[in-house]
Amino acid sequence: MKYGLIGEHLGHSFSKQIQTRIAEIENVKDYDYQLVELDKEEFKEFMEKKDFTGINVTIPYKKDVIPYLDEMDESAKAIGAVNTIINVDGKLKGYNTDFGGFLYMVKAHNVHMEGKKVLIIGNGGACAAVKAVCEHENAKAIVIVSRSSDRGAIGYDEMYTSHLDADIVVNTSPVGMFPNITNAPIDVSWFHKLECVLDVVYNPILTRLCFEAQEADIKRVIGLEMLIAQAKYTFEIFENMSFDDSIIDEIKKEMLKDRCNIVLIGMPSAGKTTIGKMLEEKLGKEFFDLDDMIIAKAGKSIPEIFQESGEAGFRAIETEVAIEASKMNNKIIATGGGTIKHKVNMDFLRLNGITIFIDRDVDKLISSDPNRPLSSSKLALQQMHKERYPLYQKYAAYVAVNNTNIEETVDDIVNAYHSILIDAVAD
Ligand SMILES: Nc1ncnc2c1ncn2[C@@H]1O[C@H](COP(=O)(O)OP(=O)(O)OP(=O)(O)O)[C@@H](O)[C@H]1O
Ligand SMILES: O=C(O)C1=C[C@@H](O)[C@@H](O)[C@H](O)C1
Ligand SMILES: [Mg+2]
Repeated sequence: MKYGLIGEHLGHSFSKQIQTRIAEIENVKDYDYQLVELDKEEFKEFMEKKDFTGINVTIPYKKDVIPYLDEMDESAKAIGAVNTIINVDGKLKGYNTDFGGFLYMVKAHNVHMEGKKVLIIGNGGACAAVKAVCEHENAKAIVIVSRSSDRGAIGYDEMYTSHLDADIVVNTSPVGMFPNITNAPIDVSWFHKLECVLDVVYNPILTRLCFEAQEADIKRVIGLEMLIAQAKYTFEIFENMSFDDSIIDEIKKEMLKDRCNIVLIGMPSAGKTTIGKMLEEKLGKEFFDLDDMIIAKAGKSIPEIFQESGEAGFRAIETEVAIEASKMNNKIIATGGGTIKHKVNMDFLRLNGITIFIDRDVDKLISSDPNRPLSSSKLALQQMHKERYPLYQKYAAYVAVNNTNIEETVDDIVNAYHSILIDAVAD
């Protein structure tokens, strides 16, 4: 094997995709990067055999590789963990590009740590590199919080009693990571001086921690950038090359475009399904209707669900389905009429999704279609519009007015998606 990533479970890893894309952009031919899952026994054999030119190392082997190395660079030594190894004529040298990856993320977002109290959540491999960056950036105090208060970490109780004055929080724990996207390691509202939250978790795009920081107007930095930056620094070591850091932002935006969902909200008959299907073609994202997912899950029609379990029964299934949809990537998701009435649905759908309000005048929503009983009365529609309009506005990252040609509405959404909307997620 030439290059690759070793670790115990790699199903989640984007490293092959990122490494291959860097090779493409930098015009490096025949760049081969494999994902190699190893259990403890296989790991030992793999390291002894040394049948590779360069590897990345991930959980749980970043410390375990150290005894096999002939040499380590200074920052890897200081951190005590290695995520990159090169094999030169049978001699193995270890590096830690997570350090550079996290430093890049801190600098790119103007996070100033000097004189600040930084709280690091999680005490595993990623914590070591993050802590080294905080020291490098002259943080005034660095507090590590972990479920088990050992190896220099404090427990959550002590964090809540003594460290709610943290200026910066970095999550290096897996809390909030797919598939457990509804979890957050802390409640940001308890931290009265908090100015910035950084998360190294990159799936979902916005962890619940980052989402809640964003809602509270606290600067938040998403994890994808660190992964891409460390991959870039790894590539430079593997290929003995050096190129501009701007490739990190370029790949980040490409990956966000690929991974973000578009969540369509709006009144009944506003055009969500029609526009969603048109966007499916234009953006190459598969279309899903939450109502169809509800019907599939319940094995019944929506009127049947209402008849048998009432509105509460329906809303429970709707939220279950909204959480399932929130875990998906690269989809167009049309919501049902009442989905926006429950904040929980919208909060989860926005972890991987950009919300677009399809805004169509009430006059145009009137329908004689017998399948749309709520849309036949102008008065009923006006009442519903009045109630829901502030919610559509509140949850929308973008308002697409759909009063003229529907093709124009679709083009408007595509343009906004490629420019301002992805930029807003990336920042
Ligand atoms: N800009 C437009 N010009 C002309 N017709 C439109 C326009 N936008 C939507 N329509 C029409 O309005 C009707 C309702 O659209 P659609 O079914 O996509 O709405 P919806 O938002 O998905 O509704 P629901 O909430 O009931 O699922 C369709 O017949 C569609 O062709
Ligand atoms: O998930 C991944 O692909 C990786 C995660 C980090 O541990 C990195 O240090 C590693 O190089 C790759
Ligand atoms: Mg529809």
